[in-house]
Amino acid sequence: MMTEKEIGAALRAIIHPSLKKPLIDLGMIRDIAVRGTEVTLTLALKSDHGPLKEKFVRDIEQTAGALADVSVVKVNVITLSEEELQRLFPRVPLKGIEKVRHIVAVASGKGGVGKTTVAVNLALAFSRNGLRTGLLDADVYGPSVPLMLALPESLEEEAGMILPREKFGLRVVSLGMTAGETDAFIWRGPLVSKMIRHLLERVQWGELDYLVIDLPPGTGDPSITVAQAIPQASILMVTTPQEVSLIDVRRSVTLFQKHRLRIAGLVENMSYFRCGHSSQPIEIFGHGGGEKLSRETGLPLLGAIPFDLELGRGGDNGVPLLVSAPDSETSRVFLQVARELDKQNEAASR
Ligand SMILES: Nc1ncnc2c1ncn2[C@@H]1O[C@H](COP(=O)(O)OP(=O)(O)OP(=O)(O)O)[C@@H](O)[C@H]1O
Repeated sequence: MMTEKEIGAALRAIIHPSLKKPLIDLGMIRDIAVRGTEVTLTLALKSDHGPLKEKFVRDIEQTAGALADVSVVKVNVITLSEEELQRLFPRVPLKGIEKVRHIVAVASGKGGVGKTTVAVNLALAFSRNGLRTGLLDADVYGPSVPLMLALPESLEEEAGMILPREKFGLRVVSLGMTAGETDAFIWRGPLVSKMIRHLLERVQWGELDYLVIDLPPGTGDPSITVAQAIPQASILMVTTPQEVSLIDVRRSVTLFQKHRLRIAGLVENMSYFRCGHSSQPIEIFGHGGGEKLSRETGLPLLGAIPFDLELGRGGDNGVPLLVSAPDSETSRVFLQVARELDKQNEAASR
């Protein structure tokens, strides 16, 4: 009968492709046990459904299975703990965002719920609260920040670094300004990730208290890929009160959590409408969706933004509500959400 030590020695042949060391030396193969001709062991990976999983399992089965006296190889796949991940894959800060204190990525379960409107006005709210703020529009499907802030769709460079556009006190870069650089918007997973890292690395963001990122909508690859390119970001989920929107947000929350991304909380957009004839708000899209989701997921509901025609208009005419009417009821919600997020982030970084 083979011993655990002998099996371990044979498995040293399996090398991690990027870390260039045997999996067993990295502690990623562990708990080897031999019972008769059966070998069981644990394989600990970054994620239990990543691209390397199948390859490693196959390599282990083939290597151990080829040994004399071994007829069955059972591999139990688990994910590495937070500490192990940090030790094996330390997160290197990207050069362009070294001096950025906090990153908030705005996400949604589906398109059209007002994610970009929230990202733009939230960035302006941070700025109005006295914080130096940048805005990165990473919505690969339809970067609309240049339109919302009436900015040119091109970038300027100085000494090999991209200069953000300055508008209303914000430093802004949008994928919509990079069309010339990338020829066409064919955004597949790896390209999205590369482009976002490129923008974080090569943009001269300078010293910022906040960088707000407008993520692509939905539960698909792009939103996860973008969020993963910036692991230090906390995510703000935007929903509307209807059940159809909640279903997608639930899916997004699960997905972000699976990828170990921190979700700061939820905001409910188009929550209610004040018609001017009555002091009672009208809940056009139903009642309590955000609260229900907050109870279910344990995520805080950080604000309820009304359906506000001025807010919508600001999206079209290049002057957002936080600039045209900073003291309005809707603007005050954004200012409050920004304060809550800042409180949370400051507490987390202490
Ligand atoms: N609270 C609101 N009141 C009135 N209009 C709003 C509100 N929020 C968003 N809108 C309007 O709804 C439309 C969609 O908003 P926005 O582009 O921000 O959504 P989105 O979720 O970013 O969409 P996508 O992700 O599909 O690009 C815009 O015309 C915007 O002005």
